[in-house]
Amino acid sequence: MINIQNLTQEFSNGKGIFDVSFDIQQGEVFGFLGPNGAGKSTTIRHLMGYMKPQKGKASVNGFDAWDEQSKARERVGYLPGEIAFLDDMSGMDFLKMMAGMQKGFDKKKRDDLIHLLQFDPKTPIRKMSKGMKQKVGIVATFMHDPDIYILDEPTSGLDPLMQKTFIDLVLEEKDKGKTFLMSSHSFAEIERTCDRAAIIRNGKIITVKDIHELQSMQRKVFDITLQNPEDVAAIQESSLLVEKTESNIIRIVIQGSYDEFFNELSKYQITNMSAANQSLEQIFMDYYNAEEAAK
Ligand SMILES: Nc1ncnc2c1ncn2[C@@H]1O[C@H](COP(=O)(O)OP(=O)(O)OP(=O)(O)O)[C@@H](O)[C@H]1O
Repeated sequence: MINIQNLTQEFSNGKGIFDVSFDIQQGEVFGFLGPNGAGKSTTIRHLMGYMKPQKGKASVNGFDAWDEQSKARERVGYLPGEIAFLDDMSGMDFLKMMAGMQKGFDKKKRDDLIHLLQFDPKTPIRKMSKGMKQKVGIVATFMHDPDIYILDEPTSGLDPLMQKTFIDLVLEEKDKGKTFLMSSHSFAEIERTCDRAAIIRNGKIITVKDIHELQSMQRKVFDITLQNPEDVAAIQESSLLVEKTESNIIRIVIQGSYDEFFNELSKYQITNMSAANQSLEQIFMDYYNAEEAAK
């Protein structure tokens, strides 16, 4: 459904995207992960036919994104990273304007989405918060029942409850066989929805992986507070990976099996324990460093 081959766009400042390639099959939810400035939006803009590739090509539904722009875009719901609204309009005015340009617009679907996302569409856009504007954009993207969704950071500005509502909406559309490309810098969001994900950094694809493989790369970090400070030294002697210690607190990092973790810790009195997921940025760095070391 979506095909990108050796796509390259170097800006005059040397930034851009370089030899980006990946394919997305029908019915697949594909995550596009990377830190700020990695090249996600630039890649997506090529898919929407807003930029002519310097090298390589992008196609959607079998049509070249640049040469056959209108055909390529026909069955696509696109949510840009930043939507250009006309501030004098209300949310509903904007949705009506968009509906006028969409094939397959469904009024009932629009109203159901407004109800789901819980906002007042009569509010003037200039009075809307970032999250509320994002909701208007989501309705505009989903209300014409597209086959392919191309979403640039769809949950930015949404509160956690609304992020969950959005994830459920994606899963519902996925069940109908829809195809998604979704950029994000949130691993949690990608994890809940995606089958596969590409990781991009400095304009280059680092890896394209099945989501379960990506999950196994994510390390868990535990801060354990021990009743007896002298137990810290004993744990350091074990085979657990200790990242740091501070008086009676010890930081243990786990990747994969928990057996040794529970075995060892059952020997001590623990007064507090907190767990944190490794951030996406750290996963990139680990992956990137491992690749570099292997060279
Ligand atoms: N028109 C342009 N001229 C020069 N540099 C640009 C242009 N557009 C993007 N860039 C640069 O290219 C790089 C990739 O930008 P891009 O917007 O694609 O990143 P992104 O992954 O979408 O990031 P974000 O999460 O911040 O939206 C950045 O360093 C950006 O500053």
